[in-house]
Amino acid sequence: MPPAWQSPTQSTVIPGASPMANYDATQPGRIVLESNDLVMDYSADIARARSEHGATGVAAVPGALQAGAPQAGAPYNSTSYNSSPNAMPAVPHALALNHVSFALAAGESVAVMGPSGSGKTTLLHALAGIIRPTSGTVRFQGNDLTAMKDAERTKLRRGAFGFVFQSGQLLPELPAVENIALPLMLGGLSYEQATDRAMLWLERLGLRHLAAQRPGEMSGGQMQRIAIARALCIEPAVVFADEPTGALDQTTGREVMGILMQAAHDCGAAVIVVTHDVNVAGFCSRMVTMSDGRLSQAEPRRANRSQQAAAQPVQPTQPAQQPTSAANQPASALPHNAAPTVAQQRSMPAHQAGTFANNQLPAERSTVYRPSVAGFMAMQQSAFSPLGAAASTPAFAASALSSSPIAAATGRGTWR
Ligand SMILES: Nc1ncnc2c1ncn2[C@@H]1O[C@H](COP(=O)(O)OP(=O)(O)OP(=O)(O)O)[C@@H](O)[C@H]1O
Repeated sequence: MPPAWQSPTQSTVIPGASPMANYDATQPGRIVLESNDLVMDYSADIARARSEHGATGVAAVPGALQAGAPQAGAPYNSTSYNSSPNAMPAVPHALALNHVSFALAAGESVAVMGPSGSGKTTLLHALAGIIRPTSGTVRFQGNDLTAMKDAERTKLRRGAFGFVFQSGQLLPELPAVENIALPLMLGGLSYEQATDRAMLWLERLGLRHLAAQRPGEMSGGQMQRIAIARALCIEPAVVFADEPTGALDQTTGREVMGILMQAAHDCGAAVIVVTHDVNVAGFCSRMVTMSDGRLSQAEPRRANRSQQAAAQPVQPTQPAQQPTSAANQPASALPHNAAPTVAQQRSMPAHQAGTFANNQLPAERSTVYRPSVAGFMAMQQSAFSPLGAAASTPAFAASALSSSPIAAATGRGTWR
């Protein structure tokens, strides 16, 4: 039987789980994600790493960071270190998360605001299972993320969570269609299935014209739109967005937020947005504030901007290209290096977009184009990687792209 989170559209009954865990995740108002008494003490994390490697320093907190070992009964205290002969004296220090409890309802949108360093990103990462908190629990559809093994959490993230960060989340070597397809391939779809679905999402968001573009050939707003398509194409239960408009101007930021909220609304996904921008927070139905690792809840907003956004169809960012006589030719009639028109792209199999993307590159760029395994691995191994460590191996990289028409059709872009 698949884990409960793999079938979010069905009623979930978990034997032996608390009554709260047994619910239909799609029913509005039902809690889909909740944290209870979360503590994140990075000093304890560092101390644990030191003690595991035999170094001296601050002694680790017993039980901290162990899977399934929240501090039952005894509240976590940042000064409650065990002393050892080699340990530095324990000193009080700030907790990045200081006993934070939070609940997110299915389909709800919440903005997390607060000053720099107050713990917003730490909260987002703990809720998404990217980091394991020092103590406390995070439950997604009744399943305790803090008790899961890393591989289980990675699988859950890939199947149930979408991520939009401020920047840097797209792989620079891949055209947009393949960037969007990547999480789908990690989820088990073939290259053709994944790119076909990616193209549908590009179409849906009015971004078809970007299919063959690589991140370096896009504006910041276009990259964020592709990142949104990538986050939503798995139809996640929750979208985590960390400063999604932080690198954009106000107008573009508003457009990007409109697209994000509408796409999430259409999927029935709940959204958590970390932001400093009150305009961005205004798109959410609820706002909470972090301050020194503590969370304060605010009243629900009167106007639900996600519903407003959903009521207005997203406009394509560029007008559709006028058909021309060349546009009506089949793709096979194109000269070798000719770029396909939008109309031609629409009539060709989706996965050919990658092939044509490469053919569009000037010859001198094509010959120097080599995806960097090192760069790919660094990105995927990052703590911010939603895709997890499995995506970091050269074996994965090779298998993910071995059937790529970029490599097959041109012999270029292969991994080395
Ligand atoms: N990996 C880490 N190791 C040690 N301390 C960390 C780590 N990540 C964050 N911190 C600390 O935890 C606290 C909260 O950081 P966090 O990034 O969650 O804040 P934030 O509210 O998101 O800040 P900003 O708005 O500037 O992004 C800060 O004091 C920060 O220095």
